[in-house]
Formats: sequence, structure tokens, C-alpha cells
Amino acid sequence: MTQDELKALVGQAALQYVRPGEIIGVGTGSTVNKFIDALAARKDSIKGAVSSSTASTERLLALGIKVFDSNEVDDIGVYIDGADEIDNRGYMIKGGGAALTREKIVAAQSRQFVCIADESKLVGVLGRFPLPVEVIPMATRRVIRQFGAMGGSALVRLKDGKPLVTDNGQHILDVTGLTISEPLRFENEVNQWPGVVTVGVFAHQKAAVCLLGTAQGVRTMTF
Ligand SMILES: O=C(CO)[C@H](O)[C@H](O)COP(=O)(O)O
Repeated sequence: MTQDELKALVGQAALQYVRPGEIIGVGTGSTVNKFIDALAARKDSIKGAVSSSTASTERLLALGIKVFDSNEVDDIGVYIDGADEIDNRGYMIKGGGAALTREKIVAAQSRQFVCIADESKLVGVLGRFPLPVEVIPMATRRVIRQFGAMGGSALVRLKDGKPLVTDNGQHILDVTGLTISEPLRFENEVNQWPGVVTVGVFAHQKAAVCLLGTAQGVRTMTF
């Protein structure tokens, strides 16, 4: 099976976590796009969605799914999102699509995080994928230096030759050279650096379930 087919497989499998009458949380990325496509068949059974990006919002609206502002909603039953890496404890690196801050907010608002990913995303230790970090532009140089002191190397993510601007008006650093063996401690530490909006380690908002697309079918991991 191709990676695209594995993504479609887990996107479809995630429908089992969508309960009638609920508002669901929807993440961002190519795997979530497969989930949104599958959700179209169930759109009349749910109340609507809270979305983690303008890209997902547009896709949901185009299918006729109501999108609520996160501040309008008290309770989200399930949050479905992809990951750039996931380990066997449910800790993740996210933010490859630059939506990490809103993803963390919606995940924190939800009772259950269901991660959908193809098997290439499963790692022993987090850190192979460049770690996305959303930063306030005036803090960029300082935060780059702080990652340097930790042994990492941070670069500003570019789009069309200019710093990418997130949905929140901020920039993204991609950090390589780190091995994140203690994700909770790492997330706590980096979150305290002035100017860091969100670090792409999802340890406090880790997955409860991962639907992993493999050549043998969907493997369900629970944490
Ligand atoms: O965190 C994300 C976006 O900010 C995505 O979940 C992550 O990048 C995975 O994307 P894809 O499903 O396209 O591989």
C-alpha cells in the first residue's frame, strides 16, 4: 500500500470514534484531510466541528460541516489529528503543517486525542523529525541561541523565500539535532522560554489512541 492509501485507511478508521450528536475536534494535515473526506458521509450525524487551522476549516465548510469557534464550545468528545512522530507512549511531535498552537488548544479542550498516522511516523525516541516551534518574531534570535546551547540547530521556516507566517501571525522554527527522551520535561522547559508560543512536543496533550496504518491493516495502539 502507498503512504497515501495508508493515510486513507486510518482516516476512514477514525470514524468509529465519531459519536452522533457531538462536536468533534479536527486537526490539520494530509492524513486529517483523508479523515475529513470520510467524515462527509457522516456529516448529518454530528453537530459540527472545532478546527485547528484555516485550511481544515475551509475543507470542513466546503463539505457542509458546521465549524464552531473554540470559545463557543465547552466539551469536545474526541480530537482527531495526525502527527509527524509518535512514540510507543503516545507522545508526539507535531507542527509540520505549522498549526501546532491551535492543535494543542483544541487537543486540550477534548476528552480524547485519537492520532491517525501511517507507520512511518512511529519512532522509538522523538527527535528525528525537525521539531516545529512557534515563536514571536522579536524573540527568534534568542530562542535560536537557546536551542543551540541545548545542542540543537534551529532555522526559521520559509515560504516563498520569506518567514512563514502562521494563522496566529507568528513564525516557526524547525529544530534539528535533538533527542527528546523525556518529552514532559522538555515541553515544560521550552514552554518557559520568553517568546515561545508553542513547542511542537505534545506530551501534556498526548494521544490516548493511535490508529497506525500498516501494510497489514490498521493497528490500534492505546496509551
Ligand atoms: O501537526 C500537523 C500539522 O501542524 C500534522 O498533524 C502533521 O504535520 C502530520 O501531517 P500529515 O498528516 O500531512 O503527515
